[in-house]
Amino acid sequence: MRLLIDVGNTSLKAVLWENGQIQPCDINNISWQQITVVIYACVGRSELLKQLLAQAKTHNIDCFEATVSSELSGLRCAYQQVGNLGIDRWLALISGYTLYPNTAAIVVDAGTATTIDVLNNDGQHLGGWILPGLDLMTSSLTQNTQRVFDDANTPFANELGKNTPNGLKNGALVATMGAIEQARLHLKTKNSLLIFAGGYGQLLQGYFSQSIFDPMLVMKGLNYWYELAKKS
Ligand SMILES: Nc1ncnc2c1ncn2[C@@H]1O[C@H](COP(=O)(O)OP(=O)(O)O)[C@@H](O)[C@H]1O
Ligand SMILES: CC(C)(COP(=O)(O)O)[C@@H](O)C(=O)NCCC(=O)O
Ligand SMILES: [K+]
Repeated sequence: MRLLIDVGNTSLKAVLWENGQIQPCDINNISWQQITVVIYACVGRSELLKQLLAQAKTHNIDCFEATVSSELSGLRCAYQQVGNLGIDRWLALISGYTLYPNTAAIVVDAGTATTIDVLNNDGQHLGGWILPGLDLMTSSLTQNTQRVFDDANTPFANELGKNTPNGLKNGALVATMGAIEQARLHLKTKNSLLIFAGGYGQLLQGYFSQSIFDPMLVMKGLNYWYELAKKS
């Protein structure tokens, strides 16, 4: 059984991978005897991760940190400094490329930040954008202005705002939607796939037809990375 760990800037997520199936994992109660390998990725704070890796070490379990490379099994990274691309972005791209081969895709990971990455049908990552996530967009405004206020009950909606919380929340949503539309312009193919992941992935997916939400996209990418990196 594999333990997969993804550390983002908001939270650490862990799942178990057994016989091609993802199972939930309680990090406070891990059956270390059953774990054969730990595969992890980290773009956030690593204290909790360090504790888990130390526990794995006491059980003599191999731990592998996923890394970005310029090429993996035909998938090519747009960054020249590949080490600067967030590993979560690379893992989401690996998943998109592996799950939907020969398909042009826009991969959106909407968490603390919203990342938008463009992949052509030939496996070339064309690049992408980093935006503040929806919560960061709204909190940066409420924290840096006198009169802009939020309301926890106000939903994000694709509508004009007629009060302050609606203007604030809906502004963050449409800014993000507009960036996704812009990303599509970078693909020649009309039939590109739009794949969403992350805490706000499902909300955003609801605004785009012919799109997919896969909450396990980065986790699946960890597993694919391990299998592909082992081969190469
Ligand atoms: N149903 C949800 N579950 C988890 N996070 C959510 C949910 N809906 C919105 N969010 C927001 O998504 C962000 C966390 O997403 P996540 O992809 O876990 O982030 P990260 O990878 O940066 O740790 C937070 O801003 C959180 O408020
Ligand atoms: C952009 C990110 C902060 C997104 O992280 P997340 O929202 O998943 O916590 C992360 O992918 C990162 O730190 N990237 C490094 C810079 C880059 O990708 O160019
Ligand atoms: K993200």
